Amino acid sequence: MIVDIGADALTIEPLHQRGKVCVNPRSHLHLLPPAPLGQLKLYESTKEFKEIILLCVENDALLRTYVANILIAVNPYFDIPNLYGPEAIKSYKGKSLGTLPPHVYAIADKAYRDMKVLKMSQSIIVSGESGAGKTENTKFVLRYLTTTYGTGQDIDERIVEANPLLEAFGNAKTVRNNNSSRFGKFVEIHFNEKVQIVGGFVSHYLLEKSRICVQSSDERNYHIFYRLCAGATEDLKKKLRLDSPDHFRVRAQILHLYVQSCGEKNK
Ligand SMILES: Nc1ncnc2c1ncn2[C@@H]1O[C@H](COP(=O)(O)OP(=O)(O)OP(=O)(O)O)[C@@H](O)[C@H]1O
Repeated sequence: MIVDIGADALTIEPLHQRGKVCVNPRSHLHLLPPAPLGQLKLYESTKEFKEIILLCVENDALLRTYVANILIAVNPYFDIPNLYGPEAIKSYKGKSLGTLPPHVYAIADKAYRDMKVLKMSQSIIVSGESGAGKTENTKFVLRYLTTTYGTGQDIDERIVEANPLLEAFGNAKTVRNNNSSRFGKFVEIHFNEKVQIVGGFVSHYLLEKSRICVQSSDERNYHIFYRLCAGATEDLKKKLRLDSPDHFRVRAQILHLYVQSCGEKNK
């Protein structure tokens, strides 16, 4: 699948071709090297990829755009300086959609303002293929809401800091994403009558349990497993019978072969 954004300014290949960027010659990015009309120019190296993305950011080109109230955001795959920092958070506070360049903070702020004005719960749906940036954008929304509309008490930090814990148990390396969420998340943020954050609740769905014993090649078990192998106390390691992760990978593969051979016998 190809993600095509904005006014055809930039086309980014899917994750398995990470690092390749096509720039549409009909786009408004005049600073880019020209290509014959109708042909996409393909940039292969990571360096060129970064340069193009930064160029787009500097020239306010469409890495993010709106379709009505929907934000379409392309994952740049590297940190863009100041894009999500404290200054950006401050600048989007109370601003209507479209006042400032498209941003996930603008969506978060709109949801907050609609909730306040309409006195109704609001939902933000984050959708995309694996590696599109759903998890990161969800965290940006949480960070924005807690920073801008929190009470300044430790509940704000607790909401944000629950994520590393959830990710440890529910995220793993896959061929498409080094930090792939292997479960669905429904995050609720609760506000009081002064429209300040007073709590949160996370429901989880459909954790990929099979990954605990079998992983495809080039994929890994849940992060927590490696963290425990690397950092648990000797006592805990003994209790959980933990060893080097490599040792367990062999066992997982043996189990995988065993399951496969059982399947073949049953044919
Ligand atoms: N806005 C961003 N800026 C910089 N890097 C980003 C951004 N969004 C995502 N990334 C990078 O891309 C990686 C994949 O993003 P993320 O985990 O959010 O994808 P996802 O859509 O949640 O994937 P999955 O469905 O597999 O869980 C992140 O680990 C991060 O390195």
